[in-house]
Amino acid sequence: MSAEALEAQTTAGAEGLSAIRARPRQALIGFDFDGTLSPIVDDPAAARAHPGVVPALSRLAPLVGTVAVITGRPAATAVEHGGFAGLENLLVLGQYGRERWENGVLQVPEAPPGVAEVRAKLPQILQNAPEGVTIEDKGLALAVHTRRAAEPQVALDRLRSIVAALAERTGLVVEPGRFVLELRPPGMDKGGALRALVAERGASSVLFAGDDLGDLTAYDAIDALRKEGVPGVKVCSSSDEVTALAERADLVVDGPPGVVTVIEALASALA
Ligand SMILES: O=P(O)(O)OC[C@H]1O[C@H](O[C@H]2O[C@H](CO)[C@@H](O)[C@H](O)[C@H]2O)[C@H](O)[C@@H](O)[C@@H]1O
Repeated sequence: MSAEALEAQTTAGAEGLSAIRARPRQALIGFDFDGTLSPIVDDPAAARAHPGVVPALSRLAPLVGTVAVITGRPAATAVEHGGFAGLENLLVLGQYGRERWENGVLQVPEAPPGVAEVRAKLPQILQNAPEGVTIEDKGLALAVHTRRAAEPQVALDRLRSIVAALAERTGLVVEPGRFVLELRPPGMDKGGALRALVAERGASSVLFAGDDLGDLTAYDAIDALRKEGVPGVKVCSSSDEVTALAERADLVVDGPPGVVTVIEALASALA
């Protein structure tokens, strides 16, 4: 595997990679799921990890302190769609850090009452939404998807204020993403989840790879950790749909196949 796959485009990113290589057993390597480990598909239920992900993570996980998937999906869904069940030294933080799967044990908190209210009201509220708009019920949250509408962006823009008003009434927040508006409980995000995991594991370096707006808080966390003396690397799984991460990343790769290349290169460098 070529070393170029591990060449950061920023000085801070290069320092992060050096720190991971110097003390891999104290490194935390985190990944988003959809759009990063799993290619984007029209139907969320049909999403599966890129075929190279599990073999690559199987090589990397024994070499580093922690490998974590930090996702907006329910943890159990990510484990199933990712094929992660047999992987050692990999944990999954689902629903932006509210759920945790580790060593086959799943922890899921109770949903706040607003979630049940949204579940009850959303179908009626969306009855005049464009054809192809769908609801994904994730237990602790509900997502409104527009990817399968004839004009996904138009449908998304049309629904923004309706979804925001419902979130306001029910004590939830709106998490926007790639042709999706998610209604979820406030108080936790990927940045908080990443920081908490760094502290829990005593990690001395961190890498996080993401593709979507919900991953920006993890980038914020890496920026803050750097200021506190913990080197970090921000990897962007790029797409035409979201450009905000590429602008802030230390290493930009071409979607999930590019992320697999980074995982393989990291495993080769640390072996
Ligand atoms: O944090 P993530 O792992 O990136 O999860 C974010 C959302 O991903 C999923 O939606 C996205 O992927 C779908 C499958 O490829 C795609 O159809 C959809 O347009 C994308 O927005 C998932 O369905 C959501 O629940 C997650 O919040």
